[in-house]
Amino acid sequence: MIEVKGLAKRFAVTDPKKLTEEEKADPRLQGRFFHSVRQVEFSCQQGEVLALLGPNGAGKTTTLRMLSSAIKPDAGTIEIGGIDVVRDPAAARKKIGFLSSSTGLYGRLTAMENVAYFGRMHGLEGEALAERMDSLFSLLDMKSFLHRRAEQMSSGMKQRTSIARALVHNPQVVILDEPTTGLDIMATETVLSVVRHLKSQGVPVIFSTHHLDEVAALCDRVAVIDRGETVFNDSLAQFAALNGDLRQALLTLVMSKEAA
Ligand SMILES: Nc1ncnc2c1ncn2[C@@H]1O[C@H](COP(=O)(O)OP(=O)(O)OP(=O)(O)O)[C@@H](O)[C@H]1O
Repeated sequence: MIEVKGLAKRFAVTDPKKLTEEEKADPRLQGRFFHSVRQVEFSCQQGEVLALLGPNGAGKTTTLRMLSSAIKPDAGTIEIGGIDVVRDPAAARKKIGFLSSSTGLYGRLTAMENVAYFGRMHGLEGEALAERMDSLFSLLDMKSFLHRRAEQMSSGMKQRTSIARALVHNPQVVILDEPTTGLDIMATETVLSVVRHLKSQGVPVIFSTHHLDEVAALCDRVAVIDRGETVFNDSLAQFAALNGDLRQALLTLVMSKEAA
């Protein structure tokens, strides 16, 4: 369903003075380019949830942005539901629901207006749009703030609205970049229940996170990226088999790579 192979993306360093000490020492910095993603691969089948893990700056967001067709890879292939995302980004976008920290809402529009606006952009209208919004508003527990403007919402309300926006066109694949970061436990639980719901519907979900309890509770597969390269790509059971404590399993993968 989702197959990612040999993905790579580099960015030109426009102002070397702005690089952090860590970035200057990073082997991904080569001349005028920072090779954020060098060799990433994983796959996720129908009804599976895949966690994308890795330290800060590993390349998770860059990878997910390539999957969503927001940016184009320099190398590699991304196939989603039989569509080549790099060759046919417009077709891919119809199939993908993407949430990132930069997924914007219009501040002056209410929660309902925001979701309706993006629904119309995807060609939904009338009864079909109303029904779709109603089921999302129930799923995301949004009914108490539907008429509040985005600029007056809490971060939990904004995140739920952004997720409704990402799901309004009933995508066949869902990609969530750190969907629970900064949320309280109630809002986190709502987001996780949406992932469970999507899984029960057979929709593959890929999400990046730093919360290993979410991985243990929800995921079927785990991909770990370190310094732009996949260092693990297998089932949750295999990941747990590295070390019963998932945090230790992750540290082992990342640190053994650094020592090499
Ligand atoms: N547009 C860009 N131009 C230059 N460098 C970039 C750009 N986007 C990302 N990078 C660099 O690529 C590296 C990977 O960034 P990315 O945001 O993908 O990491 P991440 O794994 O999502 O990190 P985090 O867990 O902190 O969110 C970082 O060093 C980042 O500074």
